[in-house]
Amino acid sequence: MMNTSRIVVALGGNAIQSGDATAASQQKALKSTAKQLTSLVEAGHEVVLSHGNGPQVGNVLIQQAEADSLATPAMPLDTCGAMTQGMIGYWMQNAFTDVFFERNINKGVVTVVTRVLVDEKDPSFQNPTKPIGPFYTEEEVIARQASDPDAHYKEDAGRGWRRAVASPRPKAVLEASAIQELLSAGELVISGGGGGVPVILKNGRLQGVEAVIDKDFASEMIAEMVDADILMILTAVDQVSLNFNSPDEIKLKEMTIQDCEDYINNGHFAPGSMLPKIEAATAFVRSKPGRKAIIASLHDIDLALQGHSGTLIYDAKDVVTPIR
Ligand SMILES: Nc1ncnc2c1ncn2[C@@H]1O[C@H](COP(=O)(O)OP(=O)(O)O)[C@@H](O)[C@H]1O
Ligand SMILES: NC(=O)OP(=O)(O)O
Repeated sequence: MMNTSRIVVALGGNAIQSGDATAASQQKALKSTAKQLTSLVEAGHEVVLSHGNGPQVGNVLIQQAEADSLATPAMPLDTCGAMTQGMIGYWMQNAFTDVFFERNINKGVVTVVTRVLVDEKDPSFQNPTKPIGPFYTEEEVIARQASDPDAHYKEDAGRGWRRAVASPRPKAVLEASAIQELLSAGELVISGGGGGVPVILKNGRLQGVEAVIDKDFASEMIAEMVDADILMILTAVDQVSLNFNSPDEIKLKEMTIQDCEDYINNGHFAPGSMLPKIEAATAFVRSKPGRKAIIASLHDIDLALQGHSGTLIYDAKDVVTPIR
């Protein structure tokens, strides 16, 4: 009998936008991803989708600020996050619907606008770490800060400077039961986009907050919630590296969660980019015996599943079996 798995696949926002920021380019990347992921569906695996929104939500925020007027007021960051869930989810729905049609697969695709509860006392509100939007030079950052002194910026994994916003840890996925119902009904579900829209509970009411949750942590929470076997985090690099971006860079085919701890302590993974992926992957693997995580390129899903690309993360105590 075929060995099938429930796989939560988290698509990186930067990876989706690795061509350029136009709708056409991002939709093209998603179409290619949809083709590869549909092969998983055809092989009998159950796929559950989430995605990032770092570059996209930063761009929407800039567009809001530039058009801000009494008639067209700028929308706050939580609302921009919801906009990107709709935008990217819609692109993904189109991409999968097209591929399903081409391959004669009768399966619905649905995006759930997902709210995620966070703690208003989360320390990240005092220390913004989540990079969003475009990359800038140091000179551009100085110029931008002169006109907007409240905005924070940080260097992002050797790629340039970006706006940084608060990124509280997810506490609960508020649409959990709807997501479960849709999965049970056989839908391909896209949820937790952009890490979910961050909301706090204030005087008994939910209220959106100015932050961007890391989709790696939200996806991990969703993966546990749906009792997934595998958490697959797709990004722009084909493997996780030690000594990233240096002459003695070592690409890792696999690592145990026990290795991960050492590598984290030795500063191998950049905060705000690779570190949250590793933390999410190790948390997922640790949460139940037999669970695995894969960090791989958005463009090489098939190769990653065959073990020819990507980095497999597993518990040294488990016997690791190939996915297919
Ligand atoms: N140790 C590392 N190994 C591989 N990539 C790393 C490492 N540290 C930082 N990175 C960077 O992290 C990026 C992935 O993070 P990010 O761009 O935030 O992902 P996403 O695709 O989810 O938006 C990679 O493209 C790479 O530039
Ligand atoms: N929200 C989020 O984590 O987005 P990225 O995957 O684009 O960083």
